[in-house]
Amino acid sequence: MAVGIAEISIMRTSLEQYVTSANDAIHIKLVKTPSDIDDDSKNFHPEFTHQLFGQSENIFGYKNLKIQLYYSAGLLNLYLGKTCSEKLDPTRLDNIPADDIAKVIIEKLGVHPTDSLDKFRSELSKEDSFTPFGDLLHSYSVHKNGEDTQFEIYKCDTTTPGFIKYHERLQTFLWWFIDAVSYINIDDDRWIFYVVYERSVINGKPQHSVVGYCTVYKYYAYPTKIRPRISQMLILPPYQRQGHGAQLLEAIYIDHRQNPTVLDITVEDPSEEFICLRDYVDCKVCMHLASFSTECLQEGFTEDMAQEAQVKLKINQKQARRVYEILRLRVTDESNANQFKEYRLDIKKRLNIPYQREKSDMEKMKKALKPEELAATMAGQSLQERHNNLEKMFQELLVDYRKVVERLARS
Ligand SMILES: CC(=O)SCCNC(=O)CCNC(=O)[C@H](O)C(C)(C)COP(=O)(O)OP(=O)(O)OC[C@H]1O[C@@H](n2cnc3c(N)ncnc32)[C@H](O)[C@@H]1OP(=O)(O)O
Repeated sequence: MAVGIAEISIMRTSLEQYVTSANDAIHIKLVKTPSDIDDDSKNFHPEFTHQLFGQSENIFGYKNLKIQLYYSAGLLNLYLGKTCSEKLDPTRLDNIPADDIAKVIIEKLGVHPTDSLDKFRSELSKEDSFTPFGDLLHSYSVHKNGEDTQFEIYKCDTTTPGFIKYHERLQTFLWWFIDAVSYINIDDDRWIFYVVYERSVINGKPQHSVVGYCTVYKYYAYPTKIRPRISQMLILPPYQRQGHGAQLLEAIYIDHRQNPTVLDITVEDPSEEFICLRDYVDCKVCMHLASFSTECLQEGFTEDMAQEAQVKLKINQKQARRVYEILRLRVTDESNANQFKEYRLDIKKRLNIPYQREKSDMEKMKKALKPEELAATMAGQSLQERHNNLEKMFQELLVDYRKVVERLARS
């Protein structure tokens, strides 16, 4: 018997109750002590789940679903639990079953969590036995809620005893916070790892908890140098926006500056937040270089700037140009019409380079194409449109650059 439109609509409405946003349903937590287990204020949610639960980032088949993914904060032992008020009976829907959440998470993350909260709780007693892997590179303190908390950054590589096994658990955080991520090939000995820990004293004993980490790949640069590339950086949500990203990036730069074989440092596919962080960290050091003095900045970008930033700070040429633009904005009086016009023209000249190239390509095409082919190629490229595009790009850059200038003023 055919199903009517009204029945389909009722079916859909009733099925919608079994659809949950995976980002909302998953509660992640770093557990330092048994009391953290019941403290909901310590929970945080993923930003991305599409690589596990599809583009819609939905989980099907449960009502009032809550998934607990608890990591012990140092050893990174894992508990995976689930509660719901109702699970869909598959016979109601052509035998389509509810999603097998544990299977999806375990397979994708490549982990072996316990589903016993008692076991997870009892193993917390071993947390004080955890000591960070590798060499201590840098320590610093952060003042928050009236207290100073200590943090430490350790460096390791694939030969650091025990680290590869630990990294298997550490990397599982990436799925939730970096878009389109994949695991790195750990068999390759050109990887370096920098891990940030919080160092606290619990019941009179020091304990280390993971804050975040970064992977760097030592690419070869012809003929005798290396060009390290920052691959993935993650600061876990409870620690974001407290300056740890800047501390970690600065520590990575300082570590490489001492190495004469390093040409400069690059970044793989940076997110918007990372671009902003890198701009701040790079501007903070470049503003003390002679070639980036206020007088030099007002004269325009020079080869000296690119050279000094690369040789002394391992900042690559493209980034040195960006740093120049930010630092020049910092010393530009925006209320002075002439000064600001000069600044705007300088940036637009750089933004216009691809258009200039296009223009010379167009000249060549004029000779090679028939009039109707040329008209089709040139469609949508009027001078006014180009000016509008340049102005839009300039305004967007200004927004990003001003954020960096403001952070520099605060620091
Ligand atoms: C190459 C790649 O890996 S790209 C992918 C980068 N990783 C991700 O996107 C994953 C998710 N995000 C993260 O891991 C982090 O947010 C990172 C790595 C991008 C940044 O790390 P954070 O520790 O948050 O950086 P940090 O705290 O130094 O600065 C971030 C912001 O916090 C602000 N901030 C820093 N300290 C404080 C403070 N004490 N109070 C208030 N705000 C602060 C900064 O001004 C900055 O603000 P802005 O973005 O408006 O300029």
